[in-house]
Amino acid sequence: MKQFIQNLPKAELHLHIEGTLEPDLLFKIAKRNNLKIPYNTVEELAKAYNFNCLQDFLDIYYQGANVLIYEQDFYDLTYSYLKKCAEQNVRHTEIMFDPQTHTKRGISFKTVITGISNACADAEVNLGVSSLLIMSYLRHLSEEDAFKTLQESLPFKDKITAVGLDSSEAGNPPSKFMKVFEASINEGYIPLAHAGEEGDADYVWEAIDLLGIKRIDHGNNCLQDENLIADIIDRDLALTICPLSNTALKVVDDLKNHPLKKMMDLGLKVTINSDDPAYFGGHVNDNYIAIQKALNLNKEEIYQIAKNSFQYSLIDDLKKEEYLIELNNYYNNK
Ligand SMILES: Nc1ncnc2[nH]cnc12
Ligand SMILES: [Zn+2]
Repeated sequence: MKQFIQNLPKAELHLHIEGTLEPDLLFKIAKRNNLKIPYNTVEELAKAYNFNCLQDFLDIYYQGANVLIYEQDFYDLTYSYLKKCAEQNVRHTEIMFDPQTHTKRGISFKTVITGISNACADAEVNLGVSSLLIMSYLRHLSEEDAFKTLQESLPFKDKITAVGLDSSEAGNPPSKFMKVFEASINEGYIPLAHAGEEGDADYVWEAIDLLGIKRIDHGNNCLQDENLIADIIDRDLALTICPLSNTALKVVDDLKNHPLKKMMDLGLKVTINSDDPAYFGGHVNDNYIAIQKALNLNKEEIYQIAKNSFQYSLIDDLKKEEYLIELNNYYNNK
């Protein structure tokens, strides 16, 4: 099964680039930028990755991102993640980035997007991994701040496919960002959002009804509401599930109790993703392997999840078709 998952062609649809900053790269970048960090060793830092909830994690995640200053830092971060994709047979990835985490510190939007997008372009040529970018608004900040970010993104519109909504969910409902999502859609960005990770089913309703999202990041708490489940199925919205993130942040107490299989049985379209692999103990294949083991998923179910990852990606239809053919050839000749 491990080998089957390793070689399975797949896409990753829920990944924060700042969440791929491994302790060793963090130390390396901090050193070359002459920055002091409050940990002495890679091991000491890794030990701090012990969370009780989303906010615990976010505090450390934003602190880690502070070492990223120059275009080269964003390039190295992104390229090292894309190398990991190639190793794991992730054929396509949809990368979220949080511009406000950096512009708030005086780093220009241009520095961030240029470093990330150059790495993506090089990886497509050198590693054969395709990618696209999702600009995520930080929901703990104001809508006005998100509007400023939208404005800053416009000169780089050709490099950005979608907008997302992340950071502290509780107390920051999708309704807070209705206007900026409307404006983002008018600029041609596809709307996506984290919803139902810590927030309840109402937040998922709002993300669908008020923001018009085309895919749900996490969405676990949709299970609280039967009508919502029916609506998600009716609209054919996929959920980007992140198993190891869910246990690390105590959204789920044990992988054995993870609702992924129940979701599939209900007819929801799910995908498996790593969210913030440097912080949650594994990349996409580690997530597939852990949840397969915990829920005893069979090859057909794993294949279906990988199929969803291409089907519900934002790539153009021709490329989607090519990836699906590659996946089907693999599955039929396994
Ligand atoms: N799992 C997550 N939820 C909300 N915001 C995030 N930012 C990075 N990872 C996140
Ligand atoms: Zn996330």
